[in-house]
Amino acid sequence: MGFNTGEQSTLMADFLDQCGGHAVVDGGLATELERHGADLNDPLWSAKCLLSSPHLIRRVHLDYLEAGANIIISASYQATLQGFEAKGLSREEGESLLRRSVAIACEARDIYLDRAAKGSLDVAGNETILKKRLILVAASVGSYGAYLADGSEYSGVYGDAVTLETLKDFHRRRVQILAESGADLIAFETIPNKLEAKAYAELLEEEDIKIPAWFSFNSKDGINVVSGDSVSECASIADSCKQVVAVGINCTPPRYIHGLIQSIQKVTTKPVLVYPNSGETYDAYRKQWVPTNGVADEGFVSYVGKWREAGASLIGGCCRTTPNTIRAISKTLSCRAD
Ligand code: MET
Ligand SMILES: [Zn+2]
Repeated sequence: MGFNTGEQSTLMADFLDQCGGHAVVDGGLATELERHGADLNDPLWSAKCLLSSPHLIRRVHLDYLEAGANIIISASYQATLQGFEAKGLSREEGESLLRRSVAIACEARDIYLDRAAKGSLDVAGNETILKKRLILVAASVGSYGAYLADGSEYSGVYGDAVTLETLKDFHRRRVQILAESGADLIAFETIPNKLEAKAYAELLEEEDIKIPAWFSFNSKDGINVVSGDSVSECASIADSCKQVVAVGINCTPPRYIHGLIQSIQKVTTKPVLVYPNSGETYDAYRKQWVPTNGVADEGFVSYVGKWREAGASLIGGCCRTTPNTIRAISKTLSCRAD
């Protein structure tokens, strides 16, 4: 489904209406690729698979669609022209890999819809899950800190040398390419600070980006984003950008989400988006997830009704969530009382 330009502000609302009020976002992509054996210990993280195993990326997208996702997020989170160049790839090769990340997600959507049209069953023989459904492809943009791959993605501390202009220049070409890649929207994910949110908002306006975007922030205390900037200030930046069609939180432990939804709603009427991680913590130094207060799928899913009641309308999962998590979210959201 394509979005008309010029009416971006209502488009997510229209999509949500057509989905029955709530939409399911997919789950962790990189961590799911790892669960399937990919070695992502690399500055490109999941984008490494764009080079080494695109078929695996497509398979994970398909798994999420079969689990009930309405929105799948491309493997471009840590795909940057600068990162590809550091690997010895040319500018053209880098640009084509960025486009490829979205093309893979679109292929998965086509395959899924084709299968659904033919009425085939999923592995469990379950006909109701594999039904025709509205599906959007979101092109992921990870932060400058994600590109640095030095942990600053989780601290939001870039130092004084990094200015608004540095960030805009860093992201500009990638955003332009992804905006013309066939994606329905851009997912600015795991935003660690106010400065980067501002850079994205200015880029969207200055470059006259023709597809809408969502802004999703990262918090580790339920009050502020990871840099210490207030969630309300960050969400206000998203609120005042006309191309932004949803505002929310991702890759944050489930236990903080409820309060964060409330803080965001105080400053915006745009749809609220949440896709928390499993609750485990990423140790950037050891490059490992450590099980601090992690919740199993059942634990995660017990929150979903509360997030919906608090006003979240797009719900999914981030790192270490799986197609099982998404299947359970999808069930919970489709069993609502109204
Ligand atoms: N969409 C990205 C992924 O699931 C978000 C990563 S958050 C560190 O891989
Ligand atoms: Zn994550």
